Amino acid sequence: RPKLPLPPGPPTLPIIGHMLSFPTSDQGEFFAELAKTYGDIIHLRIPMRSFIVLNSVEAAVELLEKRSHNYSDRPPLPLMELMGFFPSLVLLPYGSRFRLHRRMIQQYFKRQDVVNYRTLQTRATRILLQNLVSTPEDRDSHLSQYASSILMRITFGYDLTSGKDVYLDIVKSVNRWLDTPGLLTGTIVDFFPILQHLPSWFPGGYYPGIARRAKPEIQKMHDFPLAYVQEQMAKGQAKPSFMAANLEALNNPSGVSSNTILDITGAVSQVYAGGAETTWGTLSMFFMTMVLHPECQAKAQQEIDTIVGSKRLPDFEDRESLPYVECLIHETLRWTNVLPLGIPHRSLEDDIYNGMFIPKGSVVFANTRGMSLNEKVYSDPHSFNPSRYLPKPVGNGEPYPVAHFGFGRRACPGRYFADDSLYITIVSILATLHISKALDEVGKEIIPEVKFTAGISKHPLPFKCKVEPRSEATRVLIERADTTDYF
Ligand code: HEM
Repeated sequence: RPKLPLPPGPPTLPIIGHMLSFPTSDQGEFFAELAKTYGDIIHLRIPMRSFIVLNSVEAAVELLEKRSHNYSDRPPLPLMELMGFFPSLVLLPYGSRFRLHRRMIQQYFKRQDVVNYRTLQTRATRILLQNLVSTPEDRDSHLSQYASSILMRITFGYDLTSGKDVYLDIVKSVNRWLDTPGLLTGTIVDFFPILQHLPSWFPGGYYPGIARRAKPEIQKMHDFPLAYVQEQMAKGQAKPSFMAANLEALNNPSGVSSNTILDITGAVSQVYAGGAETTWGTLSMFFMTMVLHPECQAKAQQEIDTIVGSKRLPDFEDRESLPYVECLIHETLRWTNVLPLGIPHRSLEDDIYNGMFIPKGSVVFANTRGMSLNEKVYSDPHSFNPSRYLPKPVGNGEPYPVAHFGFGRRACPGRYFADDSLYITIVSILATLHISKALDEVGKEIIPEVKFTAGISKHPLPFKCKVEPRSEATRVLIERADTTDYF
């Protein structure tokens, strides 16, 4: 090992190192605070493991993108595997199975091909608007149905027609388990895998107990799409989908397919697990920001009214003409990050960065939250201010945030698709609905508390708000919107 210093970090305790320093929630903000003292790259350690936290886009690009051959592995997370998430791209170590899964998923979500899903996204958005008008109090459920329905249709040709659905129930129950804090940043079981064999009542057996209880639900999440597609294929009624295409390739004796059924079911659940929760979590955040910042909502609506008018719903063609709406989407992503620490990478070899030594096997976090709060880049970073991105003198000329979808060879394969989903939903809601503070029993406005879940993805805890058509004309526009299935 060269005699170079490790990146700086807070003082450690003997033997256990920083083990007691890891908070179970708001880790991104915790590391962002440390960055003020120790700089853009921080080192922490627990027995047998080094953690590197990258708090600036420059450091993340340099290591995770430019040196991606060394930083595209994932640390083993035995607890997630114990729960039954296997084989899941997000957890796969860098190697041939990782490449196979990455290729399978990327083929369906390439930048140039995601335009093919726009009719599906537009239809789902219109159904969402109708649901929000008819039962606004079920907002979170409608948002979850929206994000899920598109991905279920693409991955296994399933039509999710209502919020009460057997598969949606399975997935919701899996998501409740995924809200367990610390699953991706590492739990005691990930640091000491031997603990996975402890019974749940034994001290240290809490996490293995959770994994054992979650496993049957996770198994159902994998099995249901396969059973559904096989049944539809047997009847000759299977709709085109990721799973149907991959099963056909598998069954075609003249074709070349290195997939197994296990790979296909794993990839289908992965797209679903990676895409639905993150998308609806971001949309839920959008509602919260609109309740808290009516002035931003009004400004975006004014822009849409000028460009789109009130006789039609906005579409993808309008995007370039709506700079303030664009800024508002970026600010929603920056203001509270749905994956504040991304997903950890792992280094394969020893490395040197700016004269500091990064040991082989280090767990590397791109601290998206820290990058969003970096005062060198964003003025008054805790405030929600879409205009910050507009050129000076109207705005501050600050750069769009870029960290939300990760970096390098592990960057989110669904990012172009997610970006389209967020745009069409947010612009359509702004064009037609008014979001405001709900009133309590004595008619006083309820200001929602800015509080979030602490699991793998971070989304607001349930909060009340008022959602209603902006006018009689937009109510009619929503009611008459074409929801024919053209996909
Ligand atoms: C707002 C929506 C979304 C956000 C913020 C988001 C964010 C992320 C982030 C930060 C990562 C980790 C990147 C890294 O390790 O450097 C990731 C990975 C991943 N995302 Fe997304 N994502 C979103 C939507 C989606 C969608 C719609 C899909 C599916 C189409 C998807 C599928 C995946 C998969 C499969 C991975 C694992 C990639 C790998 O390990 O190689 N995500 N996402």
